[in-house]
Amino acid sequence: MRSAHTVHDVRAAEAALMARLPEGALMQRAAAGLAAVCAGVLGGAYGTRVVLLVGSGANGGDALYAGARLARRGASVTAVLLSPGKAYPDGLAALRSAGGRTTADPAAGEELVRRADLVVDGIVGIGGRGGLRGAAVPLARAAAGSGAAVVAVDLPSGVDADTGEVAGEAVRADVTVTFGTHKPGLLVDPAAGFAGTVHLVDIGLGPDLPGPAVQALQHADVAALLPVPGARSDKYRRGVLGVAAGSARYPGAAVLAVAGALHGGAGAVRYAGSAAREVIARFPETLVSTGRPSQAGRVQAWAVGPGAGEDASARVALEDALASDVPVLVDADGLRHLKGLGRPARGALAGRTAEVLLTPHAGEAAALLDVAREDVEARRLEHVRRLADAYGATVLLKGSTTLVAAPGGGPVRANPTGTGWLATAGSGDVLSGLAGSLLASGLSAFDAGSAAAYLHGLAGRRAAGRDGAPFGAHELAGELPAAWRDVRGAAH
Ligand SMILES: NC(=O)C1=CN([C@@H]2O[C@H](COP(=O)(O)OP(=O)(O)OC[C@H]3O[C@@H](n4cnc5c(N)ncnc54)[C@H](OP(=O)(O)O)[C@@H]3O)[C@@H](O)[C@H]2O)[C@@H](O)CC1
Ligand SMILES: Nc1ncnc2c1ncn2[C@@H]1O[C@H](COP(=O)(O)OP(=O)(O)O)[C@@H](O)[C@H]1O
Ligand SMILES: [K+]
Repeated sequence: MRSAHTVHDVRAAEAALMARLPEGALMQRAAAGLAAVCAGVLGGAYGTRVVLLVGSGANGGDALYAGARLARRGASVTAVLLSPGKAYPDGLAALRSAGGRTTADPAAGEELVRRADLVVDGIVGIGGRGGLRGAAVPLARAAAGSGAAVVAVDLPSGVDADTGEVAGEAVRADVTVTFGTHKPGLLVDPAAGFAGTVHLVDIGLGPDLPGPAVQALQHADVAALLPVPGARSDKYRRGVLGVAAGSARYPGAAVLAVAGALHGGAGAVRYAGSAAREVIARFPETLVSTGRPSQAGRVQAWAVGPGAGEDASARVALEDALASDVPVLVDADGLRHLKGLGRPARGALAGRTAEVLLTPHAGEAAALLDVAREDVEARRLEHVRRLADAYGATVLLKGSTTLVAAPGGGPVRANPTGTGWLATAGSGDVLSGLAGSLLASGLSAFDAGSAAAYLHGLAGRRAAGRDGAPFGAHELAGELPAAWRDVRGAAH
């Protein structure tokens, strides 16, 4: 599990740890880790040209000390000082005594950046506010346009550590070396998209850190969540998922949701709705009926809404499923009907004994919250939390970084496995069936949503292939067994 902590929590842990250590020890740990990664990126420091972009705070201090280490190993190191009077004094002295140079001329700095092998971004770290300012902007652009590798110190400068927002210009890093713990912005888009590969350097903060604000599962975590049948299992004990999806207009959504459901851990899938013929033709193992959910027979969870359409039967299916005593996943058209139910229904939602998992994309989340889609996309973390609290439900917010939040606080899960190739029609329907199936097999809404997003992302990467190629959502579903095997295999 990768954990990310807020700036507030990092600073508190740092203060507690610093009180027990000699002055400067933490920065030396950070700089040593940073220099080691830089040397690795360069394939050895000797004879290379390194440019440090140095701001006014400790982030610049880390860059200066790491630069001194690289200079001692034979690199030609120049620091471009963005606030010459404020650059970290001890770090400056260390760089100079190791043979490094400095310049306070931004134009000269840009020229150096263009000819560099490595640019170290120490403009601003967790002390940053808003996008880059002043001379930092052309320097960041020069770095992006040069052939140099860009290594960001702690965070790509210009991104928001806590929210993942990028309000203006930011450094685009190939590698980010972060200290003590991940920061939420390194796991959540749009900021995460600026970070490149993230290396965590342990500086000893661990014991002083509280629970994380954001976490990202890894193979072993997902493997531990996935249901595995045992000697006493039968199809009912494994859990039955009911799928109420599709319509005369969108029968394919029903087929795709069932395709996802058959690969999610439930022992059986019941389908209830008007696309029963299409579903049974494609998946003969499905138990189909054409009535409403309450007439379909006993299930352990419902997945409602993909391609359900706007007419009354879709609304009835939603109301029916919500009136049951089992967990309900609500997606797509189901979300639109949920909004239409108004406040009393939201209260009823919160009053259910079993969990509800909402799976909106940014547009659907925006509609549920009455905000603009762009706001959701710019501040995904804030909005997934707001939505979970407003509806008293667990929310899986789909998109560039899929996030899962439970109501009432606690860490938000950021999915690390997605790919832009997943943005293809019907891919969300597969996810609904998959997450619903995990819900039926007994996982909590939080675990079912995060494990489903993880497997879905892996399957998407597999379907796209190493070099990347488009695929249809049915092919994505076909890769789910291999995604399960990847995850379970890595845990052995
Ligand atoms: N915590 C830990 O455990 C450890 C932390 N360590 C390191 O310390 C770093 C935090 O250092 P920090 O607190 O000195 O702040 P930092 O990020 O350097 O910013 C400083 C100044 O930047 C400026 N500025 C702000 N926004 C800006 C913008 N958009 N564009 C341009 N400039 C902007 C603003 O100054 P202003 O320009 O307003 O005068 C602000 O005061 C942390 O990220 C890590 O690298 C490690 O050494 C060891 C362990
Ligand atoms: N840029 C992206 N990067 C990664 N995953 C994405 C991106 N865009 C969309 N996805 C994923 O693709 C799926 C699309 O689902 P959805 O928007 O419901 O589409 P549909 O209704 O056509 O199935 C979701 O799982 C979402 O997280
Ligand atoms: K930085």
